[in-house]
Amino acid sequence: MERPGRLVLLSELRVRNSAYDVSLSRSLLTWKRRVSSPVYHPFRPRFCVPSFPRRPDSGVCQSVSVSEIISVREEEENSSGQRDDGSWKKITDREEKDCRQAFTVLYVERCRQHRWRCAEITFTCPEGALCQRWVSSIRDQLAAITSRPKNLLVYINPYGGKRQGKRIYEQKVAPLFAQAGISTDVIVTEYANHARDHLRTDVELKKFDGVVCVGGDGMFSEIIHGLIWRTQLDSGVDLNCADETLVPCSLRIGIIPAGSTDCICFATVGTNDPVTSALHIIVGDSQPMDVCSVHHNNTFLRYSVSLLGYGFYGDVLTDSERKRWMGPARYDFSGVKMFLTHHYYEGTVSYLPARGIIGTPRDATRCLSGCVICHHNGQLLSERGEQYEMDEASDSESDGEWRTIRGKFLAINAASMSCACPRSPKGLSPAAHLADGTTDLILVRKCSRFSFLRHLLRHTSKDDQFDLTFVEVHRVRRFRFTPRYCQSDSDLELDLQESGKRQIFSQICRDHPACGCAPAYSSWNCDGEILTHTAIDVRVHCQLIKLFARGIEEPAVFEDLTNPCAI
Ligand SMILES: CCCCCCCCCCCCC/C=C/[C@@H](O)[C@H](COP(=O)(O)O)NC(=O)CCCCCCCCCCCCCCC
Ligand SMILES: Nc1ncnc2c1ncn2[C@@H]1O[C@H](COP(=O)(O)OP(=O)(O)O)[C@@H](O)[C@H]1O
Ligand SMILES: [Ca+2]
Repeated sequence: MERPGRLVLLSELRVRNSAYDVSLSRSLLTWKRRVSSPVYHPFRPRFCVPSFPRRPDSGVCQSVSVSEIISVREEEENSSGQRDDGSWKKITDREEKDCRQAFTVLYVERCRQHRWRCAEITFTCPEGALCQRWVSSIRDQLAAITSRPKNLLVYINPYGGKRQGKRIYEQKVAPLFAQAGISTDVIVTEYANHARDHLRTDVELKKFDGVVCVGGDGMFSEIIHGLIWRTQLDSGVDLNCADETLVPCSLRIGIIPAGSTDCICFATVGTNDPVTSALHIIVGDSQPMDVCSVHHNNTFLRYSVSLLGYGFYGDVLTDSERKRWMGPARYDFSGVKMFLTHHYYEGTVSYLPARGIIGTPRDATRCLSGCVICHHNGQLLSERGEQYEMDEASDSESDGEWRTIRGKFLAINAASMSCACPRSPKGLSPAAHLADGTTDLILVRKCSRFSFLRHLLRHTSKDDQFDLTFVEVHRVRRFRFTPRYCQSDSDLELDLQESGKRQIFSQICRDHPACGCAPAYSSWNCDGEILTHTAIDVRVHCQLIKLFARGIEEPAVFEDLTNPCAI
């Protein structure tokens, strides 16, 4: 619980028909119902005995952190002289002028499962002047919070998920932004990569305090590509060089979930709920996040923040793209299909284990709001900076720090964050961190369908999905993958061969369904987009971007702040 700090205002105000002691400090707005012995009531005859029964919450106080107040608005109280309870009071002219004033505070209220809601409470003041003082004091406090955005650039993908992006924004988010006094420039995208290209070249970013993305992980991916590219181009960084240190983006990104998986929203906020996301944007939260760059032969391919998956998740994505009309259910359909197909792929994975940092993929601790592991590792990496990167790369080449694994894999997954989502609330790598400068490399070797099902099922239960002989997991800063048939030829040629082979294989498999032959290549699923190359070089850039989020709050914090508290 936050300490109240220095008192700004303390008054006796009315909430519905009850008297409350209301106080405003630098950090808290608190209202406490008066324990009612005969009290002076400004709207009843002096020293009356209250007609309402003493409720059990008498003397109990509620408070809201100033940082979680959304806005305050003045109200015109019923000026006819009728009380809320229907009874009439005798009012003089002077009383009429003074008694009309009330103000409403809109604030964040925590609900179940990390959801936030906009709650409101109306305080009635005995005098208009006092009401004015309250409103302006609260507004001054809010204006002093510099982390809150005032101007936002909003991109809506009207075709993401169940095609509800526009409706979700207009009905649930825009009214909240308006109440919070945030001005917006809204762009409904007209084609894929519209938002990315607009951010990269067309827009004057200085006008905005943040970018909001209404859509799924694919839409978020467009936004980070636009922002990261723009930032690097403005700073003269060569995108094609895998060893370049990238410049962090200054604008924060907000995600209003309106896609199919929405794992980036789920893993950074704890729920896929547009109102909760809008409130995190309004209060000006900030959550740094790692980004992986993906290169092929010193050519930049893509960035990834959640899952880079070859084999199972690559095949699920490729298959599901043809079934977009099914909406989010396409992933389940293709998931079952690819599970039954049971393809494995041969190749070589080499990786640089993360050194000197704290945390392992098998930890019981989770990356939560204010994560100390992210803080510690982030500081370590930024202090060591480029030197660390250089030492790490050169050391490794001389002393063989790079480790190499050859084999047949059902799946090769790199999870830069937990990848928690409604399908798997603990995610692909439950102990992964949002901003620790590492990714968890998960290798699932060829095994029986039954064993693979056991592994998949563990994503939905408390059991450890890594505690299986055919699964291994490593926390890494960098890794490379080369498919077996790709060692010497250029990938361009191979891609051509590959598509030829695929056609031949699929023809053979169609003709001989029981032959057991498998395609040589899968594709990489990069945050829900298919990569054009299979041989890739991946490097983690610690805390390259920031989100309007705060990480998942601990249940204890959640409960503490929702419950009424004693002063
Ligand atoms: C048997 C149940 C097994 C459940 C296993 C669930 C594991 C789910 C892990 C999901 C990780 C998601 C990582 C995020 C990826 C997204 O970036 C990306 C794009 O998102 P967008 O559409 O919002 O733009 N999404 C995806 O790539 C979707 C991956 C979804 C995979 C679903 C797999 C379902 C597997 C079902 C197997 C069932 C076997 C049953 C046999 C009888
Ligand atoms: N106006 C548009 N028309 C078609 N595709 C678009 C449009 N805007 C964005 N896209 C693309 O749609 C794809 C899916 O978007 P996303 O919002 O992630 O939804 P989903 O979660 O359903 O995949 C992304 O690749 C994105 O680039
Ligand atoms: Ca990470």
